[in-house]
Amino acid sequence: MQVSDSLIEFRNVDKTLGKRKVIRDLSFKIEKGKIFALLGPNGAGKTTTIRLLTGLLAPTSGQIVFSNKSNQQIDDTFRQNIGVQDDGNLYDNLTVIENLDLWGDFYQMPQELKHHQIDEILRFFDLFDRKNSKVGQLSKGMRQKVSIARAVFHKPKLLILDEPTSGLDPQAMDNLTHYLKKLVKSRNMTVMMCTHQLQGLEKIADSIGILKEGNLIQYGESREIIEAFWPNVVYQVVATPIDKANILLNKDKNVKSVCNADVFEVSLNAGATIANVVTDLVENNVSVSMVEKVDHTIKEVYFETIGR
Ligand SMILES: Nc1ncnc2c1ncn2[C@@H]1O[C@H](COP(=O)(O)OP(=O)(O)OP(=O)(O)O)[C@@H](O)[C@H]1O
Repeated sequence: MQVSDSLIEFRNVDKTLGKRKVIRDLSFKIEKGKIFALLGPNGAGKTTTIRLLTGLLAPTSGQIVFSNKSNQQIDDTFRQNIGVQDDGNLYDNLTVIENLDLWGDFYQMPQELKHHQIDEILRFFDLFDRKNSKVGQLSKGMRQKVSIARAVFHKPKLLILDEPTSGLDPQAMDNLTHYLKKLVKSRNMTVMMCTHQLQGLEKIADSIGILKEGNLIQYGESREIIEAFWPNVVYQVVATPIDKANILLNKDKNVKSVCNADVFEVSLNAGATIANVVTDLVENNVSVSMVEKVDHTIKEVYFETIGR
């Protein structure tokens, strides 16, 4: 992966817990202003990686450095620049604004700046009208927004999310994703997230890593990984008469086609374009009623990598 300007770099990090090596020779970079998703089955080492990053655990060997310019070891000063989303960090009996206020004091923010930034983040997340509601009375989706607001209102450079969409209904999930992307864009914030929610992840994560038993077995930009798995562009095409379409769709060595339940799956390599394929069909009196690109996903990459 081409990484031009990284914020965080893991260099050959090992971690042994008890007698088990749970992280093995882990190396990756997270680019500034991008979203990196760390995936993997239960027990793969995702939470351990987050704990190494936040300093709750120290590497057994290897280094975690901040920014490729300074190569500065992660230390307490840098940790001021990390926001960690965890809805377990919210106090249910306090209101939204009281929660944020308390955390501002933990961050030792000057009072005026704290009030200004709390106000700003409540408006950003459309939570201003609920600022006096007790957190325990909020819906799960709203609570997740408060926990992210809590993690970012002091303007950290890096936001860490552990299962941010877990337990959310599809609408709340979409809503949260929208705010997350808006936040990254407006603040050029860097995000590292661990998630089991793979649906649509390629639209959220710029890059991904897949951990299995502590080993990083897949790593790179989402788009590049998908293209490496499926280099050919694939379209679904409905064309009749089928027999004639079948002959035409298999005459060019740059086009491969299989017909399943009256739908052709047409795979094109670099020498072919869908426009030329469709023109050829139509000029030979084949009627084309549907042409749809098949988009591969990170979810498919995950199952190809980990196995089903
Ligand atoms: N304190 C500990 N002592 C020994 N082993 C531990 C300890 N904490 C975690 N582990 C082991 O480390 C491995 C990685 O755990 P980790 O919690 O990082 O996985 P994870 O990928 O976050 O899993 P999940 O998706 O279930 O949250 C697991 O095998 C776990 O049993």
